[in-house]
Amino acid sequence: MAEFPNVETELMAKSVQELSQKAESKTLLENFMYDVSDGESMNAPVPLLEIPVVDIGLLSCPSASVEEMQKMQSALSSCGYIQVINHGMESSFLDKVREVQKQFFQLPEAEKKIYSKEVNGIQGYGHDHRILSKHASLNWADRLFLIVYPEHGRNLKFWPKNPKAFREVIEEYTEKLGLLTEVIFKAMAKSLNLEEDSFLKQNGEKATMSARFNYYPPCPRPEAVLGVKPHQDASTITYIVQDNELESLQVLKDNQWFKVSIDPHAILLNVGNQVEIMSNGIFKSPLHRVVTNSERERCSLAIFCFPDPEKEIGPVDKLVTESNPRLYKTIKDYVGNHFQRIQQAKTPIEAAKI
Ligand SMILES: O=C(O)CCC(=O)C(=O)O
Ligand SMILES: [Fe+2]
Repeated sequence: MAEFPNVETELMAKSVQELSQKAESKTLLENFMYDVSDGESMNAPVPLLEIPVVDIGLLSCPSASVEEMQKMQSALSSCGYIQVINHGMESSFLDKVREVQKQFFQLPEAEKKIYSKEVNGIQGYGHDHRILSKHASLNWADRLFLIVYPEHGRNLKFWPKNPKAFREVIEEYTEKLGLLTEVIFKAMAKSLNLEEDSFLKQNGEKATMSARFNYYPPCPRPEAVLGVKPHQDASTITYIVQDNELESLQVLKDNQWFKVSIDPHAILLNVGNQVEIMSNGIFKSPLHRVVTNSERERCSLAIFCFPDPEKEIGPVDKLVTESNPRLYKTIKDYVGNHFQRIQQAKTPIEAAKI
């Protein structure tokens, strides 16, 4: 009897990393091929977008730098990305974050599978299955998904014990990001001439953070397969620690794909759907994707910030004016209803529009 009765079972049982070692299997690979009608090649060269570097130290003092504030405002209103520096973490610490992630994905498959997601669970190790459409192509990525904040939301059974430093490093990283988030939310509000707690109030006391550790194995068909298909994040904001060398993350701006520039000392930040809603569309939540590479693997760590699921979010009153009418409805638990929304509209944020 064959080990796997059909392709679907094999896809479910194996990691993308394991599948990448069976690259000759055309039927397996077909499940990852991205359907493009215009024949676009996924790994065609695209121009580089230099993401504006924002010094958070200049935003957090009472006499915040107007220039820095404007720089942040204008970047978040156009490409939706900033590179955050002076974030209170040493570069050597960010290297540790990269290192524990890499070490986890280098473990033998059997050890990683100890942390496998459970059926219908969201936390744990695994890759995408076909939840939405039988025909949708799959992302070329293995992932470890963990709720990292608040502490009582953590389920430690999914937290790797190997490498030993994993938990300590990720806990410290999360704690530092919590402090940074407060500063950033205040600065975002001030940059729009709002009371500094305008966004924080909506975020609520019970805001949460989730971590998605992405691992992209080398891919035999980079022209046809994406690491992550084009999407916007459902978060308020997302922090990314990405690979130091591979410029695989791309953003759509003015209808054209650009490579997102890398700054190894910075933390990359992008606007998610929920800050776009709170800002009544002033801050843009960018459409982004990740391309694959035939020779090299890549890791990235995305931390998604979410508001208290019990709290309603919507455009801040002061941003709704005669010349800027209200664009979005008031909504609750945007993430909980995310998948439902994907099915309702072209993109989840479309369904939140008035
Ligand atoms: O790999 C990256 O750089 C970005 C990943 C991403 O967009 C995501 O996990 O939502
Ligand atoms: Fe994303």
